[in-house]
Amino acid sequence: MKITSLTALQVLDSRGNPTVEADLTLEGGATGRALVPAGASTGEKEAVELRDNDPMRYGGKGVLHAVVNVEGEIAKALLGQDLADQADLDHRLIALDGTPNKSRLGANAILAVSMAYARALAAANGKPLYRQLTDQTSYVLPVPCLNVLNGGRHADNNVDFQEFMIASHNAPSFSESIRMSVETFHALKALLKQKGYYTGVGDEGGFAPNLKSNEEAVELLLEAIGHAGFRPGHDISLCLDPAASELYEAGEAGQPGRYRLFKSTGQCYTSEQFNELWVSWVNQYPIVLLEDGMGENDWPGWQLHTKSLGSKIELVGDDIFCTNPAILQAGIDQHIANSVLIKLNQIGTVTETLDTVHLAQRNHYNQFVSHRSGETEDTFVADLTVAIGAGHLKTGSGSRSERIAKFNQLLRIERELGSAGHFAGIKAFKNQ
Ligand SMILES: C=C(OP(=O)(O)O)C(=O)O
Ligand SMILES: [Mg+2]
Repeated sequence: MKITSLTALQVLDSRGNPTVEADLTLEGGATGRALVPAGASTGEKEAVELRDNDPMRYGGKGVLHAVVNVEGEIAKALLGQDLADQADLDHRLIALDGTPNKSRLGANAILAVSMAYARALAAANGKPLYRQLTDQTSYVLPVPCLNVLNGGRHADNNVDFQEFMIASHNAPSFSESIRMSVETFHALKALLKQKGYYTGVGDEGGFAPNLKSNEEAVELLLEAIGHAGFRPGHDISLCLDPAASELYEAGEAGQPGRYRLFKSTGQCYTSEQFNELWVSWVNQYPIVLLEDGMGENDWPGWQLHTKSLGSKIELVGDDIFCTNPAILQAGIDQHIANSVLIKLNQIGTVTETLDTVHLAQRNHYNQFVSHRSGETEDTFVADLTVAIGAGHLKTGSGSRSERIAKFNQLLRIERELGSAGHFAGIKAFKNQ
């Protein structure tokens, strides 16, 4: 379908940094708008976000060049062209950019157009976005994984690991799962207050107190689950994203690298020791999913990690795969992880994101859909999760509207689907 107008605007994300919004109109008048999120603990092989690097404006983080690219070169190449479908549009964008990582036009410019086109097609076809992405008779509603305690690069506290999530899987529906989750979030706030801990929140809306240890973060979550009236492991389990790439220091001159708990004790671990830490946590606590337990440049460590835990819980590759089908294929070949994190802006088009999803599905890898730490009010990931039947997504906590927006969209989808929507429950998690 032909695009008749394409505009872009520099808007702000949840950290107050500029990001790209695109507005697109199709012949016939259907419109689509999309906003692109941004990461902080990014994988090295992510598609490149174009930033202006003008220190006098937004500390160098402006996206006016990306905006100009949408309204200039991209619009010129696309306006009035006969576009067969989403894949046709995305392949034209990839070819126009001409680089392997979208560094010329910017993945932020390209993705904004790609997502806006998907929305406009949905509007033109009179379909909800999830149905535009995949037309099915029934859909799976995901278990929401709420990042209720933040550390690492997402918070100015002394917790080394980035994300401590709760997954309310023993629920009859998505809406009941969300209720259980936010009740636990509120119980956690009361518990932190009672212990005299700080209740301010980090980038993803989870609490960000200084704690006595990283283990205490897990113990607080388990206690809060109990206080809210639920059984840890039975009703609500834990998911972790320690974002280990941020803790990994490469070894010099062929020496093995090591992991350092740089925010708390400074303690260092070899790859084997770090894997052992996760094995002991999984034995001790009701953890059903562990993302980026090892660093993106530690493939032997990841192999060991997968051997140790890959038949017990879900091991998700985020930084190591970057939602990139070629890298995921290499990971599958080398028996790394059993699940892939799905972040649209790591790869930069809707079509390539779906390519990664299909590759994972063909190889029995789970897909865990994710927000970014710098988010917007755009709810694309909610529809994407339902469209691909991923069964679980991570976004938000119990605060911050840019995250809650995704849950609210899923509540609308749940109502709209009625009996054609089924809550995923514990089976959403690999090996459960
Ligand atoms: C959501 C994450 O953080 P960021 O967006 O900062 O990469 C993550 O690491 O999974
Ligand atoms: Mg991650």
